[in-house]
Amino acid sequence: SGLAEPDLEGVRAALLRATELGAPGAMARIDGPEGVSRLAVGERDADTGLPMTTRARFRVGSVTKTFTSVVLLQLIGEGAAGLDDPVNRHLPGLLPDDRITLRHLLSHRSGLWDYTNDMFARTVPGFESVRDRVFSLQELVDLSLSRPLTVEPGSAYAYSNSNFVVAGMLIERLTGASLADAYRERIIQPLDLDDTFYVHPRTRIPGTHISGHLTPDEAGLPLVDSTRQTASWAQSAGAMISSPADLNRFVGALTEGELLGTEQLDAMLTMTPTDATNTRFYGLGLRRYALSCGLSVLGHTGTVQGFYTYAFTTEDGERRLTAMANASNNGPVNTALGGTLEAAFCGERPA
Ligand SMILES: C[C@@H](NC(=O)[C@@H](C)NC(=O)CCCC[C@H](NC(=O)C[NH3+])C(=O)[O-])C(=O)O
Repeated sequence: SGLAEPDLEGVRAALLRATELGAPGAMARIDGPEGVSRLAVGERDADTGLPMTTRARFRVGSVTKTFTSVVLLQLIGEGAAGLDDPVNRHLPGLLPDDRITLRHLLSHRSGLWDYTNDMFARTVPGFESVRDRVFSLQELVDLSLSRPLTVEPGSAYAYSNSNFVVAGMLIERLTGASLADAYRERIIQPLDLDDTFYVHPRTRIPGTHISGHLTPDEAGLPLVDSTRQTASWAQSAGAMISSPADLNRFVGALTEGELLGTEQLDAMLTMTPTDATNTRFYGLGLRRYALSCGLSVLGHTGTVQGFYTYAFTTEDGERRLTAMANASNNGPVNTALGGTLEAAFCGERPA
């Protein structure tokens, strides 16, 4: 393989940087031809001081979108729907525009307003107001539809959690089962993801887990323990619980064709640029980052109260990285954590 050895000191430096910038702890797990590397710095929980560990579960935020996209694409592969079907064909009257298709949802091109922009305009009050709330998917869609579309359907990339809430509604409609059943039967059980759970609306992270710490908007205020929440505001857009071992297994299996047929996988990998520098792309529930060493990696990022996650793989599934920091609403922490990708996939910077 053309892969350089992972720069483990570089990964550790990125994790340490994330803790210097405000995360109680950070960790990374790399699975590759050279075996497994596990790195953990700082604390799993700021109150108890328990050390960070990669052998624990946490909330993965929008990495959930890749799980949701896989399930919906499996259903499309089984003929239950078409990628270019209008959403309203399967959920009559749901959306104000019949032009919005399933493909628009999964590629963030529908124009549906992201209700979290209103919900979390004030970070801690917004979180505390929904921490124990249970929403129906319909209620979340109603919040989105209280505002106009942000773009003409299909015309441009506009990231919105609302897209994957509607995708979750489609999964429930097309399977007649719950999201939890669909994730379990179609991904979690087939891949033996023993640390991966969709417990919504229960608030506890099962077993050994990391505590999440929400950074207030006001400088100097103490971190808020955000571990316990229903994550009902996110559901099929961000409520999954998993671990580094399981996410590395998941992204690898995805790119190695274990979960989708070639037609659906090709559709998932059909990318459009999301930034002016042409280094970041979005396909269907999947991101692609073009790294400085010429390598591209596939996966998803996650941001949920208390947790930042990166879960990426090389395009052939040979090397996979999951990195997590247990503080959110802190951009520099997120950027520092992202530094694990270059170190893990590109290896040592040329001197
Ligand atoms: C971007 C990321 N998206 C996700 O993971 C989804 C599930 N999360 C969000 O939309 C952020 C919700 C607010 C987080 C809160 N921020 C605020 O409340 C800001 N006022 C926090 O940082 O914990 C992705 O796709 O990679």
